[in-house]
Amino acid sequence: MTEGDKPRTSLRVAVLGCGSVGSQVVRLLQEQAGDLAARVGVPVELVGVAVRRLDAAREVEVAAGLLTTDAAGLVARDDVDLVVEVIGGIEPARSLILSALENGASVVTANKALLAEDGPTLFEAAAKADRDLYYEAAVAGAIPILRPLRESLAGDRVTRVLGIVNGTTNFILDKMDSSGAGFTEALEEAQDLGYAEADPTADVEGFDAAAKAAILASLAFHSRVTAADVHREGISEVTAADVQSARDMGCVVKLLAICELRPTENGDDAVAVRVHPAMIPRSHPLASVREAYNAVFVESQAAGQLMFYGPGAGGAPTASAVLGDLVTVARNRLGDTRGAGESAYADRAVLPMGETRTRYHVAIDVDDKAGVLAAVALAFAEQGVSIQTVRQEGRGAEAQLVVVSHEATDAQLSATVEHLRGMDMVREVTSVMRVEGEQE
Ligand SMILES: NC(=O)c1ccc[n+]([C@@H]2O[C@H](COP(=O)([O-])OP(=O)(O)OC[C@H]3O[C@@H](n4cnc5c(N)ncnc54)[C@H](O)[C@@H]3O)[C@@H](O)[C@H]2O)c1
Ligand SMILES: N[C@@H](CCO)C(=O)O
Ligand code: NA
Repeated sequence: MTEGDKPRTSLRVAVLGCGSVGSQVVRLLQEQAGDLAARVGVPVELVGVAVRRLDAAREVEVAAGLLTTDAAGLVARDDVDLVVEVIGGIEPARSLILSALENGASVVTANKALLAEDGPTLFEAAAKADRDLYYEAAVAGAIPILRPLRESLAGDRVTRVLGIVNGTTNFILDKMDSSGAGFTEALEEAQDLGYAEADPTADVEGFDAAAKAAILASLAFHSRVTAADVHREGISEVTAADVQSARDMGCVVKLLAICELRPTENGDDAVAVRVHPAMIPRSHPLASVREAYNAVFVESQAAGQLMFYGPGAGGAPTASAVLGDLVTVARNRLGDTRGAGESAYADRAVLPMGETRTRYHVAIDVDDKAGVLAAVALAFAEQGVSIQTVRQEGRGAEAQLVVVSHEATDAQLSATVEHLRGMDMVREVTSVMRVEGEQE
């Protein structure tokens, strides 16, 4: 309770960035000041807000004396105890966080891109400074998922994390599923409604989800996993035909972040981390996640299956997660302690995508004549891929075969599809998608 010999009478917060999330953080700090003081034990006082332009329109009223364009100067002040970084991106966010920690402040950030690219540098700086670095808002916005992984499940062995962690792509895929729309039409609707940005690349091509997958895998498996370790495929190639094919199988297409422990030949566990569109059965809990909602499904040895669901984005929901962290780090400062730091002791290797085991759904337009089914089955067999189901639909001289495989390595499955594409009797491979959500 002391700072030097004097009891603390308040904790002082600097907020960096006053955009969608920052403005809601500032609003909550101002509106809930009384409750926050009661929960922390002393008032949590806003002492500065770093912005890019002093005269910009803002969603919250901030006293002019609190605004500054000098973020570096704000984090270097010696009366700042807690820093909230909600600028986003790599620089200057990284330098500002490092400077805040060096200067003795605890840090709360929502910056998934930075954590997934260079988390270890930040965690080491926090450990060296003996300060907290909390980031619940970085994955799945308001949904408490990082704290459950870091604290509630710290005594269990997490084996798998399956997440819908990007609201924009879930909205688009949900539209495609419910209306039969194609990708472009569904994207336009998402943009009109303000879910997707004018440049939707980070969401649609899976970069945002891949950053979140790296953060989830690092915490779940006590290892360092960065965005570069994540196999990433977006949803821009998903067609209305893929979505219909999924419907025909009782499945729905979702962009999944999949983090798994996989046994290796030498008896260790390795980490497999990937983001790609996949078919999941409509009976799976993740299938019912509609519109722009997020959900994370966790499997662990003792707890079994857990599901975390809620709004994964938006200024106020994300600010809720930031404020939750802020209260925790404030209490820690007051108690002269810090929460658990990085846990990377297991140091597991990351499996290359080719060695990851999965299942495939393949729809193939073929000539409807004797021997075709056998030839197609042989293409799978030659790669050592076992077939689970085959469905055939006649269409005059042509037929469509829909094959669902058992689990095989991704390398075996993609070699099979390549072989099918080269066969004379195969007119077109119309849909290839991984199938998830069922244990073999
Ligand atoms: N918006 C969401 O739903 C959401 C959800 C989860 C996490 N996040 C994360 O929260 C962070 C902020 O996102 P956002 O949506 O609020 O972004 P935003 O673009 O609305 O806000 C960022 C603000 O930072 C300001 N800024 C940029 N450089 C600055 C500098 N050098 N000094 C001071 N201010 C500066 C910008 O002017 C802008 O107002 C990002 O890391 C993002 O990934 C956002
Ligand atoms: N663009 C992200 C925001 C939260 O990271 C989404 O669509 O989920
Ligand atoms: Na969260």
